Amino acid sequence: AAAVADPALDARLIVEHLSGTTPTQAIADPECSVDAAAIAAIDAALRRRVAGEPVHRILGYREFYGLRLSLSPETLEPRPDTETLVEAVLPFVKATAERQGQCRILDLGTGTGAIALALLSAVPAAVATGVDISQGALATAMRNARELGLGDRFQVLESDWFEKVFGRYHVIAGNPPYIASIDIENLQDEVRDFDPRQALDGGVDGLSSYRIIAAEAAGFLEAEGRIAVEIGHTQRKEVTGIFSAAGYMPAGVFRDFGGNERVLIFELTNP
Ligand SMILES: C[S@@+](CC[C@H](N)C(=O)[O-])C[C@H]1O[C@@H](n2cnc3c(N)ncnc32)[C@H](O)[C@@H]1O
Repeated sequence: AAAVADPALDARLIVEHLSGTTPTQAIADPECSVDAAAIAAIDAALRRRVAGEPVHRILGYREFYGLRLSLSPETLEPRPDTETLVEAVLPFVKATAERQGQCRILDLGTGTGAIALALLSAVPAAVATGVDISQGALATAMRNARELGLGDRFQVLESDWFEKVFGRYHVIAGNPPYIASIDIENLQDEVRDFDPRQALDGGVDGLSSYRIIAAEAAGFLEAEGRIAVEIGHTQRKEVTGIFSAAGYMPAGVFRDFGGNERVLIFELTNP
């Protein structure tokens, strides 16, 4: 009745989380009793869900690449499509770590730390810096890193893109805001009302962040390094054009789970 897309799934996630039960328990012990405090918490959470709040905002976390990431009001809820970026760049991160003993990753617009932490969890010789303009997001990213036992290989930097970045990186990765400002109002309520606008708004044509990243990345990229960016599903041509004009050539196009072009990888044309 509340037009929730998958009410059974959301109800199950809420009940499991707040009653501390598992799907296996629900099958093995369906008569298991749940205490009054948990029932009150479940009722309150369901009311928030019916009022339109996304289920993971209510739970306070979302799984990404097998990692549990805490959310805060300043962080985008990481999406499964962004796992495409992790998968796309992972072979290069692994190969660099094997060849050089280390792979330095710069995650631009790190949010919850999703991209950087997924790569660190998969490659023990990698280290990452998560950049964000939002102090609140960086606090959440650092907390996630510590909770996942990755805190010693992850650092955060409050910066407007490259403004305060220093050093050179083997991989510069990012899922920048890429929605055109005019389209923000037409987004699903759950996105528009609960993901931070700063994480969504890519300027007049949605491409502002790519222009800055393409123009400035060369000063921070190792000669044989790679840039990997998530894009909106109609933006491949434009984003490729922006990076080509800045001296990069395409090194891969990757599709998300829905078959949309979602991730582009670039390397320097003349390293
Ligand atoms: C689409 S979200 C991506 C978050 C996370 N990387 C993910 O994939 O779930 C974009 C992120 O870029 C950050 N951001 C926006 N403008 C920025 C800027 N000028 N400099 C640095 N980060 C910025 C936002 O705060 C947000 O965390």
